[in-house]
Amino acid sequence: MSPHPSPATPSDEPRPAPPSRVLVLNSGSSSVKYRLLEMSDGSRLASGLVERIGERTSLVRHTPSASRGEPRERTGPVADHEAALKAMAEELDADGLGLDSPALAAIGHRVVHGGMHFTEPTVVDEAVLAEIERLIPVAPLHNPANLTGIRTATALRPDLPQVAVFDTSFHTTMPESAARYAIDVRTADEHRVRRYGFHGTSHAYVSRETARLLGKAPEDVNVIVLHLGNGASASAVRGGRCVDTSMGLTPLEGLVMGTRSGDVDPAVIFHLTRVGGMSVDEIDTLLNKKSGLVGLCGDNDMREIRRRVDAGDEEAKLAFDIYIHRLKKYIGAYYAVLGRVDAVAFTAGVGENAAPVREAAVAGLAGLGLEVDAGRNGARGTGPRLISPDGARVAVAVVPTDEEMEIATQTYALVRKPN
Ligand SMILES: Nc1ncnc2c1ncn2[C@@H]1O[C@H](COP(=O)(O)OP(=O)(O)O)[C@@H](O)[C@H]1O
Ligand SMILES: CC(=O)OP(=O)(O)O
Ligand SMILES: [Mg+2]
Repeated sequence: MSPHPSPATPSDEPRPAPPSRVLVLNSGSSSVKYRLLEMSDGSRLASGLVERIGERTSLVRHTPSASRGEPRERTGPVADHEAALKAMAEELDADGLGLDSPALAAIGHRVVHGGMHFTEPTVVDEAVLAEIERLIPVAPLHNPANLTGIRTATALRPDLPQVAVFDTSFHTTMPESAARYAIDVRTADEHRVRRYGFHGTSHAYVSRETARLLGKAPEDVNVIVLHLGNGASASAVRGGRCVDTSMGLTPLEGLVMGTRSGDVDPAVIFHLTRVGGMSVDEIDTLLNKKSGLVGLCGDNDMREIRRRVDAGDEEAKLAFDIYIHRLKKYIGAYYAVLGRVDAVAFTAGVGENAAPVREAAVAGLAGLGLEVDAGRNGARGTGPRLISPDGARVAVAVVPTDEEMEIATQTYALVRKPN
């Protein structure tokens, strides 16, 4: 029951339109974000979010396009990711956008860890599923949820291509000098221990959008992208290709994050084992879930931290200062890696919304050509925008990320490619 027009269709009969919709699933450890897009014009037909999966107070928020009605919200238990996708399917059905629609061309999935293997978006088959599964130990919070998303979507529409778009793909261009750790080569190779990098879909999209904002081709600009969400990472992008990024074997390395420590001396782990009597699993939980901003001050939401800083809270102030100090070090490091920097782009929840973070991150870097105009930085805005003063040597910009749109674009391009 291929919806494609058959070559035998007489030319005077109206041809059914080829399928041109893509559903994108971004399955996180405790949430699923989804978006249904019409790719002929890039319009959003519906989007939504299932949060706090596995808790008693799960939340389903569904937002149809304006012409289809008002956003809807309901709370109640959503036991697991499979149930979350069923809830999504019901919401789409209620809007007449059911998954059984012949207009659907493919389902695109964010997959966090693709190792070295996947440099491009890939149509999922058994071998691809096995590789994503093999990588669970290096992405235990993310890959299991991504797998459930793919399996559940396949069960709902077994005839459709399911496309995996990997967070790691954009970083596979990193040179070995940046990707390798300085540890025994044989051990590293045996266990595939190297730096992979994550949030690649966002770094790719934002670096391209930054070039567009500057009115230049991506090949002609060098950009430092700062993706500051709950997870956070920086990347150095030379002429559209990633040459370094702050996350490593897993999404734990690099910047200070909401609940993750980012860089620590690896000997911290030996010390906590030998002297602190902690198990490896306890230290894993400590560094991934009880560190970063939440470990430093009890809050991981930058809005709350800024509120506390403004009220004179010393603990929140120190957490903020540690966050900024690390960020500034990476800006300096990637400036040196790139040699010439055309733009620094802030993105994701914190990067797009927290003006004090942007101001503090570039404070004192005028010698490198980096400055922020206070009025522009503080002004509200939605699209990509410059926050550096006119005539600045390096553009500083806020460039909203759109991982779902990028995944949809890559998915649609792949399924439309003649094979
Ligand atoms: N107005 C705001 N001011 C400061 N920080 C914000 C604001 N809005 C969102 N954030 C921050 O963004 C974070 C979420 O970012 P997001 O990119 O959505 O993360 P993720 O995709 O990792 O869940 C929140 O934890 C919060 O710290
Ligand atoms: C890879 C990663 O850290 O993703 P997120 O920010 O969605 O947790
Ligand atoms: Mg994110």
